[in-house]
Amino acid sequence: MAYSCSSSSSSTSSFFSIKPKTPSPKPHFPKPHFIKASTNPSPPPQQQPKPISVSKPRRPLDENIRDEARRNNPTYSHLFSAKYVPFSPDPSHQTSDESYSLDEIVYRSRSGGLLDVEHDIAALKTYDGKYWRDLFDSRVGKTTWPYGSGVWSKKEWVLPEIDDADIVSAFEGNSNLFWAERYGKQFLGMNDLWVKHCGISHTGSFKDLGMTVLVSQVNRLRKMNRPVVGVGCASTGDTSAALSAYCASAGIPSIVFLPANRISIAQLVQPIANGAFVLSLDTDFDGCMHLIREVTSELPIYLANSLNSLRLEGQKTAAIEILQQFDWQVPDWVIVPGGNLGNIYAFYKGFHMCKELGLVDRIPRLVCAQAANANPLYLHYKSGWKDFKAVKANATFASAIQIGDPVSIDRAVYALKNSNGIVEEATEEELMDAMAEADSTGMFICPHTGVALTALIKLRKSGVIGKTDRTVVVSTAHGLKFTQSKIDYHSKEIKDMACRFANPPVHVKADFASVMDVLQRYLLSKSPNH
Ligand SMILES: Cc1ncc(COP(=O)(O)O)c(C=O)c1O
Ligand SMILES: N[C@@H](CCOP(=O)(O)O)C(=O)O
Repeated sequence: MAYSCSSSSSSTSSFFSIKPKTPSPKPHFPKPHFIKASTNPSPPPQQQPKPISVSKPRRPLDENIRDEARRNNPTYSHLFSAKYVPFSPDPSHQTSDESYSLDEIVYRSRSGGLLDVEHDIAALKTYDGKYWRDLFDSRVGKTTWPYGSGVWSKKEWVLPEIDDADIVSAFEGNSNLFWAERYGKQFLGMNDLWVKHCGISHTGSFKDLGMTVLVSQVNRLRKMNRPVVGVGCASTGDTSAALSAYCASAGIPSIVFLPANRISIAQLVQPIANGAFVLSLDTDFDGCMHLIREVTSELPIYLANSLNSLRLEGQKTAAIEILQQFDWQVPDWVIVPGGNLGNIYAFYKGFHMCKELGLVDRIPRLVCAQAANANPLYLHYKSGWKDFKAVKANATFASAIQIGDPVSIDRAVYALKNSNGIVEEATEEELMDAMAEADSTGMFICPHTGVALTALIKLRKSGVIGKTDRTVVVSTAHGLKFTQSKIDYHSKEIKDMACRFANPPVHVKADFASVMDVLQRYLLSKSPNH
């Protein structure tokens, strides 16, 4: 197998070669478990939520945290439920009563369309917005199983019926949302720019948020003796890394289809190290996706790509988390890089649920950013949403979004139309320059985040995004997964790219005079009067 970098330049010759509704809940609705069950097993229903941080006796030595959760947490699975329904771009015109239990193995509706996970919103509405805000807030930063996870802290909204014992989690989520002070001020004249760093996660990308949900459900299905021998995906690198890690953690075989020579080495080594069965295929991601869909319809392999709507239930928690991190204030804009286009819908769904259930009163405007080399959504948007056409995706430094025929196109269009959304694109030079400039302010972002920043730069220039607009850029993966692209850039070894912000190391003779000379010139160039 040839392990090569994703980018157009693979040179290594450079210097680097080296709560309930007021006044009280319906009597048959017990308080969810965040009331400290161990010290107060059956709290009166009208009691206000208590944080779970009340000190508790340490669990017996022969008990693990799953056992402890089973002993302490009453089961509320009978209160809330979810099912698969056909995804409809116009829910008001949904006439079919087609639906499936989440315990069925089904990825497509009878008509071949997408599915969506539909929650029993009436049951969730029995509790008001304040109740949910307080509940979610009470779970942050704990190790109580499974709520220490940013995803499972919202379990009632994600997979309400799963037994805590079946959950496979690495306490993913709760990723930092940081103020990009210097970048915002220096490059965009903005004072309220934020980066949601979904790449600071177990396997280094936002895919963990969806994969914990999918693999947990597979774990449950296998315990129910459903025919699932393994779990498979096509991947541009991040889905496969997350799948293989969560499967390995649960002892479930994983199979990954990768486009040969199109993903970074750091991404490739993840499924290899986690013991996945890795197929390197001489095709692009769209080719791999086509194959995995065929294969999973023939073999007892469960499909882990975002075509499977379970994934999006986990991914939507990043949106809920953003609101939570802003103390339930709504940002004006959220910018998300898009490839297979599941994530933009997941963000929409998370924001929309928060509004529908009264946690907030509006949703942000969404921007989906694509690489110009793989821009089917952008072209569709520019055509006024007429006749979607898949494209042949060309090589891009944002290799994880080199996708020409996105499976979630309908979901993405729905999300954008319903959030007064915008689609932007970034050329290779724009995305690499944006990445370099962001890095120069202390970030270390992935090229996909460079795509999102480019969209922001363009929308600031055109005045669409105002200088005081509270804006969140979603950083989808850790920059350490994409070091080769940074090496190529800072080596100025990318054909037809000026690499304007390259910062190559200076080779200096190892003697005092030479080092002093170089340092004096550097300090002079940095002095305030220079
Ligand atoms: C790092 C990274 N960013 C962005 C995306 C785009 O997400 P989506 O495919 O859900 O549009 C992906 C995967 O496609 C990714 O791996
Ligand atoms: N970037 C993705 C592409 C597949 O997306 P998915 O969300 O449908 O699994 C990857 O990392 O593989």
